[in-house]
Amino acid sequence: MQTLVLVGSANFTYTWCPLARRHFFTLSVRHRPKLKFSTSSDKACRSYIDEECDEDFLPWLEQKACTKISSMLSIGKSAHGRALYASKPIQAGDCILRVPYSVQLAPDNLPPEICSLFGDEVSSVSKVALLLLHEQKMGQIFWSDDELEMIRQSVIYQETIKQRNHIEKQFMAIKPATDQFPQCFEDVSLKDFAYAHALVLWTRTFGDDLFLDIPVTSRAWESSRGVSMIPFADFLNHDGTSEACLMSHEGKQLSEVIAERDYSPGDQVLISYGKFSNSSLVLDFGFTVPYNIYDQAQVELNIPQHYHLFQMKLELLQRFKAPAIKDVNEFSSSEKLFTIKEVKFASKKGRGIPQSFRAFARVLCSNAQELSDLESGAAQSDGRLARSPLKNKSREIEAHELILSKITEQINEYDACIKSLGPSTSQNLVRKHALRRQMAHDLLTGELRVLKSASAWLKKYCATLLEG
Ligand SMILES: C[S@@+](CC[C@H](N)C(=O)[O-])C[C@H]1O[C@@H](n2cnc3c(N)ncnc32)[C@H](O)[C@@H]1O
Repeated sequence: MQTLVLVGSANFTYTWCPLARRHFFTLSVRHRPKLKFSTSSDKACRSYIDEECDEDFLPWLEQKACTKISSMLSIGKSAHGRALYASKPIQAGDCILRVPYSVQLAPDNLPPEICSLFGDEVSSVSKVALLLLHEQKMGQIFWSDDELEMIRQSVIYQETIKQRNHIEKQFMAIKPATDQFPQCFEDVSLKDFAYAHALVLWTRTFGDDLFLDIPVTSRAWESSRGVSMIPFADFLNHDGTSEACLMSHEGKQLSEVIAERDYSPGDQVLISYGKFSNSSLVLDFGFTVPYNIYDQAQVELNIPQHYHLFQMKLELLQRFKAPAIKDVNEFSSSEKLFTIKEVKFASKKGRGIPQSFRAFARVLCSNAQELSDLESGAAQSDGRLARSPLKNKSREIEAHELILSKITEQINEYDACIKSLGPSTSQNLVRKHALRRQMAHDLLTGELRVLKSASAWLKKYCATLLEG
């Protein structure tokens, strides 16, 4: 789960979870109040308005919430499914939507008598999944049968074994509580629960089983209430560069979005779901963006057993291991796996290439005397090993050339992979494959860009040392 970013004393930003894209509420609408559009600019923006959804949903939700949710936005169609559009001029700083907690699905919507039966082992995702089952039993069917079927397939075939085991364990943990409330959860089976759980912790992968073994982390909208599903806001599409995000206002018991810029009627309003790389977006949301500033690449550097002073180096690196920093875009970690971000060329310090990576390479290239110096240096300072350049210039170059050689190897592999994707214009590509190809392309080119930036910086660093 993501950590919340504290924005003010009472406000929190959310990071978006794919669960939010399901329009549970939309599908339950039965009556159709009409919206009135009066001005010509309003008429202009109606062309992409999703009439059915727009006219049904917001009035229904506002009625349920007993309050205005938005007077500035309409639901429309975009290249990426439904989206929210400005229905009147919006100025930076305007509050464009406000969704009260009362119409959100969050763990604390579960009746307290049920919640009190849960121990710490029951996650927020499981509680919201249970809430969905509860709502279903209460007669509020949020999804059409067709939609349910569509999702059921994905749930069964795309969940990892690990996730299945986790869900089973969660089900066993909630079962004693649901058994005590048959009026709310009559005959809830593991299958029902797994299904609801997957709706909450929705994970889309971009192959049928390509990514089954990759651990996937949830990216739920999370606040102090736990995971929440926030209707209407879940029509907002993502723009990684947008400053706008969904905020939770604990004091007012609502979630809101404040416009970060001006919008004319008809402009699509986008928010940032979080600082996600394309690999995170692909795994958890099923889309990529063409140029993602949060892209990163991982490079592995091992100590070959035949290396001079192998044991000593290994022991030193273990002893002075830096604590791992949790990053939203990291899926796997190991002491030898380093995450690189794009290195801006102006940066003299090579920011983007982790210091721990450079330190690792320095240790690998050091002789016995240098290792002993590195050890005493770390012990006398902040405990971090080999953070400064090695005194021996050629050894410092050797260390960086080692990193460079690994990165170059990876660049070549990425180049070959991108070439093998073939041209995007191929007539033979069916739409689904064209989309997947595009995602693969965005993903690989983003990571390649990061690797190339690191390579360029390392070359320049080594060249400067050679000249000096
Ligand atoms: C919270 S929903 C937004 C509403 C969505 N467009 C819909 O029709 O339901 C998130 C989903 O919208 C799509 N999406 C959002 N932003 C996108 C973007 N920048 N590019 C491609 N797809 C996007 C993805 O399918 C994503 O899983």
